[in-house]
Amino acid sequence: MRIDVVTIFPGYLAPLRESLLGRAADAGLIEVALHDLRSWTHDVHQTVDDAPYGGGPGMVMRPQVWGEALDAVIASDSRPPRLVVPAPAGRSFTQATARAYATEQRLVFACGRYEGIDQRVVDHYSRQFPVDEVSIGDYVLVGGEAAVLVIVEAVARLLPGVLGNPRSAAEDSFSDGLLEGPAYTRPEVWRGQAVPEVLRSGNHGAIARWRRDRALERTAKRRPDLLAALPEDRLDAADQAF
Ligand SMILES: N#Cc1ccccc1Cn1ccc2ccc(-c3cc(N)[nH]n3)cc21
Repeated sequence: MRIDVVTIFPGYLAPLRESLLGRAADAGLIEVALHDLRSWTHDVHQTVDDAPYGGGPGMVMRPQVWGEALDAVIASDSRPPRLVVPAPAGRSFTQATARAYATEQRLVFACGRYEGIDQRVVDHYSRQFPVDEVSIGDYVLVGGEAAVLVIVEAVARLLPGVLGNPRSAAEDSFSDGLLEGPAYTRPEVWRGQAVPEVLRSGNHGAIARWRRDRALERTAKRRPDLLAALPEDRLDAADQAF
């Protein structure tokens, strides 16, 4: 997978070269290219923003510089892109979105700042490529860079060969529609708290049932919306208690 990120703060995306993603890049599983939006300005001040039409607070990012940047970046690789624009007003980025993005040959991220990017940029590219405006949560960030770090990590970990243990991605939270339950490791007792006995029983059926119950319990308590959204056939008779 090829990932391009256009931003006025390329340094903010340096973590993409670290750890899991760094190893994935070294292994050729992911190719990451960072592009400084200001490279496509033509004035001495490298201006990327202007006052909003209709008035209001803050500044809006100018369409001209984004158009030149995205034309150049998209043309720099033959793989057809999905353009992803983080925005507080975007559709929610979920595990399902991550799974869908993991099947893409190429993702191009446009990181806005200020009050966002002139809407005509999204409208223009939506006529040529799939374009998603995505939110990573119901809170407002200062720009799109942090959202890109979140999205790229959630997507990259689903790519074959990136995670040491592929079962992790298959079994983690949200994969079966539920939050995952509590996890434990040694020591058996820590500050007077013992590991639940069933987990040390070796009875795999009982362990699976216990884990399912804890996941259902946690989901019912913390995210009843997820439980309500589960298709009927995903809950068996033993699950009906939740
Ligand atoms: N746009 C906008 C905007 C609108 C109002 C106030 C502040 C901003 C700042 N901003 C500029 C770019 C940008 C990108 C993504 C987010 C973002 C995503 C999530 N999930 N929260 N915030 C915010 C972003």
